[in-house]
Amino acid sequence: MAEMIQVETQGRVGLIRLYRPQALNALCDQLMEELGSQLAAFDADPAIGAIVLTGSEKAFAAGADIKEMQPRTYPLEDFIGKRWESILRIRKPVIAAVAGFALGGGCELAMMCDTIFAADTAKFGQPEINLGVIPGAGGTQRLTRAVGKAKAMDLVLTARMMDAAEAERAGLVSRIFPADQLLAETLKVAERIAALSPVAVGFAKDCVNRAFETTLTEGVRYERALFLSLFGTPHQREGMAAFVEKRKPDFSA
Ligand SMILES: CCCCCCC/C=C/C(=O)SCCNC(=O)CCNC(=O)[C@H](O)C(C)(C)COP(=O)(O)OP(=O)(O)OC[C@H]1O[C@@H](n2cnc3c(N)ncnc32)[C@H](O)[C@@H]1OP(=O)(O)O
Repeated sequence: MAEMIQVETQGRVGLIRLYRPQALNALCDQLMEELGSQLAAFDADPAIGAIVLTGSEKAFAAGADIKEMQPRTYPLEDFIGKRWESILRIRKPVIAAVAGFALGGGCELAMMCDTIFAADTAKFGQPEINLGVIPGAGGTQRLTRAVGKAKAMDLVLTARMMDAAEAERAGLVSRIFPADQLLAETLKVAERIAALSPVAVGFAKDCVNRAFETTLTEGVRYERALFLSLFGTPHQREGMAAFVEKRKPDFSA
């Protein structure tokens, strides 16, 4: 039974709430283990089409657990690794719904999701430099790709926080909602995605992610191959027939 996450489903959407209120959802080993297991369970469940990851009003997550890391010494074999990367293996879309602090590993976790929706209260930052370390779960790489070198350097070197409006302007955040509407609005979007063709949704996610890993020529070639292969699926036939027949498509079969 998970203790540090809360899990619900709403229709075809799986909702995971980080739940460690006394530590602002600091990402300790147990929490990351529970999160990884639940993400894998939703990914394997055909009744789920999209996943929402959220925290509390005050914090999405205030980073990796500093108290747990403090006594560790190099080379940290059991620490670096699999637990933090489990979210990257999820094939279904994962939307981060961020309110309050998303700092350090919390910001990195949000950036590992497929898109970030933010409450107007959200604050993003990579303050690890204040602790005598640097981001260690992709922060220097994903933040730089999202907001560009100048702002990433500014955030990583000064440890300053960026509010939701700045994060949206910079391209880190896709949509901003008033805090009391964040979860409901995010769930609505997730439900819309979850009603689409799971094959097409999975391919779309895979192709967008490919843009970060390959050249333009290779990425376009990959997209073309997946696009063409969708013409071998019933969902392409259903989607296009529904358009021509002026009805809603049904991708449930
Ligand atoms: C292969 C990958 C390997 C993984 C690499 C991961 C690398 C990631 C590194 C990090 O994330 S380092 C941590 C970065 N985050 C921070 O530095 C933020 C730390 N927190 C704060 O600065 C403040 O808590 C706050 C967010 C500005 C909020 O301040 P506020 O005054 O409102 O609350 P507090 O009283 O400080 O906090 C309440 C409670 O929560 C505990 N806590 C907060 N953050 C953490 C944390 N990151 N780790 C552990 N505990 C945390 C804090 O200690 C308080 O608890 P008590 O001490 O009162 O029991």
